[in-house]
Amino acid sequence: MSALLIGIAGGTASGKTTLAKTLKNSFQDKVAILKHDYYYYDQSHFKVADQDINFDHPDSFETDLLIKQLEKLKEKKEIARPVYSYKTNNRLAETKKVKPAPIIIVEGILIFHYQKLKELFDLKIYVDTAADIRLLRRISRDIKERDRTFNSVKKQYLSTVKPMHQKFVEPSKYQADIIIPHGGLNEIANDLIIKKIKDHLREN
Ligand SMILES: Nc1ncnc2c1ncn2[C@@H]1O[C@H](COP(=O)(O)OP(=O)(O)O)[C@@H](O)[C@H]1O
Ligand SMILES: O=c1ccn([C@@H]2O[C@H](COP(=O)(O)O)[C@@H](O)[C@H]2O)c(=O)[nH]1
Repeated sequence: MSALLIGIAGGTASGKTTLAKTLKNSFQDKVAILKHDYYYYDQSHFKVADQDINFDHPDSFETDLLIKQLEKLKEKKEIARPVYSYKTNNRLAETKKVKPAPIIIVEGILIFHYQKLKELFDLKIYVDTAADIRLLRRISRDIKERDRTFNSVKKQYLSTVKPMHQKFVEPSKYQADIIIPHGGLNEIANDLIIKKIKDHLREN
């Protein structure tokens, strides 16, 4: 069976992970998930103080490594993916094994920006959620899960997250096959994607 590669893009806190988890819950071991975020360069790669790193620029990710590992998974070979810490902005020494699966999901804010990566996807989904909703979600998530303060989220949002979204993320929406409104819990959209996956599993 050839793997179906699904890309899920969208702005920060749009609901990409939520959608990926819904698909994982529906298909369990048949789904492998890779986040582009796992491939952030270690902070030692950047020549600026860590509070000035632009985490929303396409050059902040080691995308070539992601492409190489996706190609391996397509060849049904296991990979050892990087592990990244949002709390310390570091790539950890450990790696995690990912087994090949019939459905491979890649999610990330910028995955449709890179031509070579984009061409690997059989289905490109963009989760479209209004900026104010995303910002509110990001504030609570980053404080709860990523050890941030309100002021640090506000500063980062205005200096890099918002301008990079407008420059790179939003334009990549038009590369998608499907644009899903209202975040990651849009049941009708989720059901359509689930049907597409079932068809692939039945036909391959
Ligand atoms: N449709 C939704 N309604 C309410 N909250 C949501 C919805 N989708 C996602 N969230 C919440 O918003 C936050 C960000 O969602 P997440 O799926 O992690 O976004 P992303 O992966 O795009 O950054 C999480 O706390 C999640 O629980
Ligand atoms: O060290 C880091 C790495 C990333 N970020 C921010 O994360 C988001 C992307 O993750 P989502 O789950 O899609 O929100 C991106 O906007 C980066 O700004 C970070 O703050 N620190």
